[in-house]
Amino acid sequence: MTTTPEGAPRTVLVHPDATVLAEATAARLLTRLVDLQSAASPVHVVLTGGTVGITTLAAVAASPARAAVDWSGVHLWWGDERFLPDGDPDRNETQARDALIGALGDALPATNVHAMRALDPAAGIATPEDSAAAYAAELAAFAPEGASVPAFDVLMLGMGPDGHVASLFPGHEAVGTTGVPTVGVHGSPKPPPLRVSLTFETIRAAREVWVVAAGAEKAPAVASALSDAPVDVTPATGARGTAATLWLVDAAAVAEVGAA
Ligand SMILES: O=C(O)[C@H](O)[C@@H](O)[C@H](O)[C@H](O)COP(=O)(O)O
Repeated sequence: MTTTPEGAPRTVLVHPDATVLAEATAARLLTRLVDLQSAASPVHVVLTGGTVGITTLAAVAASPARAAVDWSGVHLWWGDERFLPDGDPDRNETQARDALIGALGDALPATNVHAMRALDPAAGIATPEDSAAAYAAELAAFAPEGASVPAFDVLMLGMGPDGHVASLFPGHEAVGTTGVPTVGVHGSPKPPPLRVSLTFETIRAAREVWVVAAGAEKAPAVASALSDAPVDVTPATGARGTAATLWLVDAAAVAEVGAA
């Protein structure tokens, strides 16, 4: 596992606190969508679960500037999902629907929302691997010629205190999974234990990767990733976009950077 993954160098932007971080990330996302839509359509965005990720979506919903975006030209995807039944309140999809997608109403066509399949044995989705395979097919259907996944315009990732991003946890096999766009995850240390995740190959195909992290409990992992700790120790090290890698953080989360 390389300690210096290829991709765009990181830009670290520090915000005063988690509330400002979520508001500023929402503003940044809205502005980016407007800019992207002035040049091309559709635009593909990957959402993240987690506190900052969902608070950011709620801030997008609350912003009058959301009307500047043509949501019919925006496709929403997920970096990972908790493998639970449809509508479970712990699913990242459910939380994103509650925070933003519901508020967008008819402006965002239902066919633009690409959720990872929920646990549904009757429909053939009995394991995280089933859901991962279904998502791989969905990604392929929207991939440019010669690719297996879309080159996401913006891919957002929360980060756990252990340095995980998406559902790629330290020391877990999925961190090193290659050759497939998605992976089923068993034994996640963060509940629930069963999850589905994009692989690093898919994450690193994105044009822009934005890591969002707030709070003192994230400080050791932020310091570790920014000092290029091995990806299997601190997975967030591996989060890079092809055109830009942004670390959108609060002051508490960068408190230990450079301390080692
Ligand atoms: O499904 C999930 O749990 C995630 O997508 C996960 O990767 C999350 O983004 C981080 O754990 C950060 O979450 P917090 O911001 O809540 O710490």
